Amino acid sequence: MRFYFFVSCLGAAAAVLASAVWWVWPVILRLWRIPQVLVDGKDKDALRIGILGASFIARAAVVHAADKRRDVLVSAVAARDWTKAETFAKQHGIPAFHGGATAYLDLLAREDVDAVYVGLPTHLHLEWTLAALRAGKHVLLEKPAVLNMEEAKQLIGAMAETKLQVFEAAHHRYHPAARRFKQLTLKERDVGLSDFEARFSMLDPKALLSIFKELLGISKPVTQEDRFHERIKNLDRWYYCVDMLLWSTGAIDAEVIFAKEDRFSISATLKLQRSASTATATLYMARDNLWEPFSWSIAEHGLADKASSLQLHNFGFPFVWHRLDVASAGKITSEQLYGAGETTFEHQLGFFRQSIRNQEPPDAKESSFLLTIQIIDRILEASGSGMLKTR
Ligand SMILES: NC(=O)C1=CN([C@@H]2O[C@H](COP(=O)(O)OP(=O)(O)OC[C@H]3O[C@@H](n4cnc5c(N)ncnc54)[C@H](OP(=O)(O)O)[C@@H]3O)[C@@H](O)[C@H]2O)C=CC1
Ligand SMILES: O=C1OC[C@@H](O)[C@H](O)[C@H]1O
Repeated sequence: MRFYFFVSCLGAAAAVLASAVWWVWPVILRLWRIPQVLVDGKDKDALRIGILGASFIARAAVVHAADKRRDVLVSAVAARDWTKAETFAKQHGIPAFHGGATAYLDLLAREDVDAVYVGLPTHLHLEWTLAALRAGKHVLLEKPAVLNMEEAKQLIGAMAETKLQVFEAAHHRYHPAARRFKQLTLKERDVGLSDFEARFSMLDPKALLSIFKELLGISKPVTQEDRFHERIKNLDRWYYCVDMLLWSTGAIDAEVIFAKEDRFSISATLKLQRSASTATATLYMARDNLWEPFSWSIAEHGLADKASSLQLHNFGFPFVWHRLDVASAGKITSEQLYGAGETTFEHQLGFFRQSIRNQEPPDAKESSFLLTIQIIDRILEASGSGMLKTR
């Protein structure tokens, strides 16, 4: 009996190890190949970015990305805690820092900052982006830019008034693989009806913990404040499905056919309006799906020609692992577009700098966040939970 138990455990361990290697190995190989070449100087007219909040995402989206570009530099950082600001600045060779209660305002008053990165929690985006615009700074604003359409309108108004840019950090849009997907859906496949599917399922330890506590009967009642933050976390991921779908398909509007928001998941069915055609789309985001611990993909299926399809795997972080599969006439071809290994964040900084230098109009399609938030509002309203509002 013991022997069989031992063999079964060994077998289970081997299966877990084999599947871990199967999933992790391509990622390790890819990370290995990402050239970590940091530039050793900056252009004279490099864009000078100041960072509000010494956060994890500020490191990935701005500090590390700027380290690999000559045309962007980080000139200052601000954190609510003085020591945190100082440590962050020292760790990353940032020449100036501000800490304490007035830190963010002090940074906004600096003359050696052309633009600021607002990577604060989403419900604080509007307040600090308006403050940055008032201080004469362009803004690279973390996604989702705003909580709802009302906030979007306020930002658009302030952009028009100040003639400054608010560029949403929709980083997934700027990787060559995403742009290829968009090119294929727009140019080669705009032949009538098609069906899209966008998915982002990623297990979230916090969501799982809440579920286990509930099952064990040891959870505290969920307060309105808890629910607000849970919904913001849902929006953080749900945003990718809606934005990638609308941006890559060139949709100009969408009608909500079905929508459902649970505590840690959202799904919807849409009818997309494109300039010359319509399409159906299903979207799915989950933070609690044990059977789908990780998937991040967008696909198009031809309705007239059932054998034709297009699928981009891992559109969120394609610098680590992605694949674009094109199926046509019974043949599948795959592409991977790593370029020189640049991350989505590096590409994004390039586009941000370019849009400031070219003085593109504030409603430039490339960086527009209007349609996405309008459709998100509609979906949340249709689900019965209502759109997100600041408390
Ligand atoms: N592009 C991407 O891959 C990702 C994007 N995001 C987006 O980035 C934004 C930030 O999200 P996330 O990193 O989870 O946020 P965090 O909770 O980590 O907050 C980010 C920073 O905001 C500052 N902050 C200022 N006021 C507050 C406050 N009242 N409560 C908490 N923090 C505050 C803190 O900086 P300090 O204390 O130093 O001043 C903190 O480090 C969101 O819009 C999210 O959607 C998030 C993760 C990944
Ligand atoms: O933007 C994001 O992308 C990756 C996720 O892990 C994270 O929750 C989200 O903020």
